[in-house]
Amino acid sequence: MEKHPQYVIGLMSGTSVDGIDAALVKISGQQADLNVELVAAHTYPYPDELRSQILQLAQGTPLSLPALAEVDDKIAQAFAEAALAVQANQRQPADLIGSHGQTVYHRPPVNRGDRYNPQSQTSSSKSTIELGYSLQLGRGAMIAHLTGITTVSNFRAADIAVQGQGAPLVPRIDVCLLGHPTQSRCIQNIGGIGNLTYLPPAPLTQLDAVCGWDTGPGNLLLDLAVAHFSEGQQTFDRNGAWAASGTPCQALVQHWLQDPYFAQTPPKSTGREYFGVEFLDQCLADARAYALSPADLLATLTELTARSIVENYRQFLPQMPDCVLLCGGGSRNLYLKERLQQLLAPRSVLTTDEVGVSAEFKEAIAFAVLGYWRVMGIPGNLPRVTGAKGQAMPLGDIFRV
Ligand SMILES: Nc1ncnc2c1ncn2[C@@H]1O[C@H](COP(=O)(O)OP(=O)(O)OP(=O)(O)O)[C@@H](O)[C@H]1O
Ligand SMILES: CC(=O)N[C@H]1[C@@H]2OC[C@@H](O2)[C@@H](O)[C@@H]1O[C@H](C)C(=O)O
Repeated sequence: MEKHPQYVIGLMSGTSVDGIDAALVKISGQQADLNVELVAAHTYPYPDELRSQILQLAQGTPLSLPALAEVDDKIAQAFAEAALAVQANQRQPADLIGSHGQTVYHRPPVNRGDRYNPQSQTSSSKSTIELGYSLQLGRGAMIAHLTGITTVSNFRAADIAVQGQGAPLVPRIDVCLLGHPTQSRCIQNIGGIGNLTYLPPAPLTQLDAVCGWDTGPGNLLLDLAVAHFSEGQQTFDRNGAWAASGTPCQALVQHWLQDPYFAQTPPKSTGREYFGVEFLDQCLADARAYALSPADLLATLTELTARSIVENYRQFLPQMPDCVLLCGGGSRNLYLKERLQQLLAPRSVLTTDEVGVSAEFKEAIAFAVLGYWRVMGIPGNLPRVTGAKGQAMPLGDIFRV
């Protein structure tokens, strides 16, 4: 029988495309007894040229297949370098890598109902569902080859094959790392996109009551607007300082909240394809009538992120949580955090750092755990969250060297 991996590297680059988060963890146990110790972690920014190639690709710029293969391997190389760098000063090399890769395209499944196959009288569910499609570049085969470390990647595909959204996948890890016996918690990631895990106060093994989904925009629209107003000089609103100097236009926020994504019942997931450049262009067009300053517009987009998170909770959670724990880069946006605190009062809004789990590296840690679970044969998805049919399953493809 294969030796249980102990030291595992998790690699993640999210929808913000700001760089590769690498986390080296020491893992033991399975689920209820899972123990994860963060040994080393670092973010490795992409080279500028590669970042802009990824953004162009994600925005739909056509690419030949040889050029696509080249970008795929350049990303894999950057991921492999991040893995080797994060373990450089350790006595013990890692046994395993779990690599999320770089999402360049995400299309959730579509339930086409009868319109898709009007002739079918025997309408099996298979004939009316168009499976989702989610493409992460930075192939695991290349990462394994370059590092000499067995690598698990392509985590979303198995969930999508059984009609799941393929996202979010972190909730099952949140259960193990952040579940609380008496307190109900929302773990709110604010990356490019926002997503939540709702953890009822329950024993760790009780997975049926856990829910989660993508709430909508996190920092994506804000980052794009900052780049627009600063003419490319800045990529994000550090600490939310720019937005804090403006005033949100609630009428616009109310209008944007009418977008059907917010009212869509979970399971649901989204990405740059939806809350990206075109969405921001529409926001800028809508804002013209209100003659907002850049600071006002940033405050208004920040308000959209905050309000959409809270509206999602009110609409779809079985009950409001006792406590909200933020993670992801947006947890460092003090203005956004303050607005969430005001909107969710009297509940406490903290960061996962404050309960001992790195807010910055939680996603990278999660993919280390998912890789570990894959080789141990332990399921990684929560079908109630992703909408996958049937039983939960181990996720990812294994590349051994
Ligand atoms: N100090 C800060 N102040 C404000 N915002 C910040 C700060 N640091 C990071 N951010 C925001 O966080 C973003 C990156 O967050 P993160 O790395 O969690 O996203 P991601 O993993 O790429 O996205 P996703 O979780 O959607 O895949 C940056 O683009 C920026 O908008
Ligand atoms: C397709 C894709 O990469 N989705 C990401 C993205 O980033 C946040 C949100 O959208 C989330 O659901 C998902 O990632 C996290 C890591 C997840 O699967 O849990």
